[in-house]
Amino acid sequence: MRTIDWRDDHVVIIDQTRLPDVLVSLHLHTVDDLVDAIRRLAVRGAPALGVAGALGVALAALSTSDPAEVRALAARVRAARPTAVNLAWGVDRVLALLDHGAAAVVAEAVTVLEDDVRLNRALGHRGADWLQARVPGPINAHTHCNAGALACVEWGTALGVLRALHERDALGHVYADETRPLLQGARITAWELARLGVAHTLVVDSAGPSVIANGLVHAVVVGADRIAANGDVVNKIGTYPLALAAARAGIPFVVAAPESTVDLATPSGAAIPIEIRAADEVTGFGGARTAPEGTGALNYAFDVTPADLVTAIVTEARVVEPAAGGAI
Ligand SMILES: CSC[C@@H](O)[C@@H](O)C(=O)COP(=O)(O)O
Repeated sequence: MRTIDWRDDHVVIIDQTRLPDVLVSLHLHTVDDLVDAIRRLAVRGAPALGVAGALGVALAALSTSDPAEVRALAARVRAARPTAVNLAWGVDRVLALLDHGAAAVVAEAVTVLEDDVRLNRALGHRGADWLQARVPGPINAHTHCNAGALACVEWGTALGVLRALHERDALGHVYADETRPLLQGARITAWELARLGVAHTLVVDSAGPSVIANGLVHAVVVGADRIAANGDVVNKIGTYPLALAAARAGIPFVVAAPESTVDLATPSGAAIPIEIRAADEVTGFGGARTAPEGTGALNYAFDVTPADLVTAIVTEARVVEPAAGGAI
């Protein structure tokens, strides 16, 4: 089952808010449905958001023949979340076909969807090659958030690298952190690793740097929501401390992402909009309050890892080594 797909005239997604308890799909027939699913993280992860953006324009083009209305609907999809540049990339790529009619728009959106599978497999194998050339196996890795099949259409980026290693019998143990506050690591990455038959252990987010300092892993492998022109990487909050720990321990910090995550129009991480989500995601969980009533919370959803801490950025097309002076 794909994370996100196009069925006849609408979008089908796995509802990630329900994992790991139940695997259910949602059928999204309108742009409103899709925007709501993106905001609630029912569909999430940068590559999946790129596909959601593309399919959102297809939904818009099928809902009206007025190009101005399609553009207004597409703008709503584009603005549903600010940080992962893939969302805007997916919308813009498909919107460029609007003058050619709705059928051309839908065809381009489906191409974006199919490309995602192929590109992520390619980058997964490239990343596995890069790691195997530097680390004698079996390779133990730490990962953060979820950059697996559920963050893409299939396969995954960071987990795609680990999955390629697993296929080659070169993967040892994977440490995944919970990824507060919405637990993408505990709920989704652990679920994916179990289904893949990968040996794994869950740790709290703040244990990640100690896992690294204690020599339990040979590399940190994560995804990205946006990579700036100078090589700064924005990813799920809590990525930066892992990069600091990896640099201190002298192990590679590897970012696996498709080229659509690279944003040459943004000079550095400081210029990337960081989503700030609702305080109640931090002050409670699952509808139950955990902090005292009235407690405020600053809920940054992402952080910036400076380029000089990034050993390698692996895409479907290339490997760039920013910490060694490599330019994007
Ligand atoms: C291949 S997914 C890369 C990133 O999008 C992922 O690591 C991440 O930060 C996802 O954040 P989320 O808030 O769950 O959409």
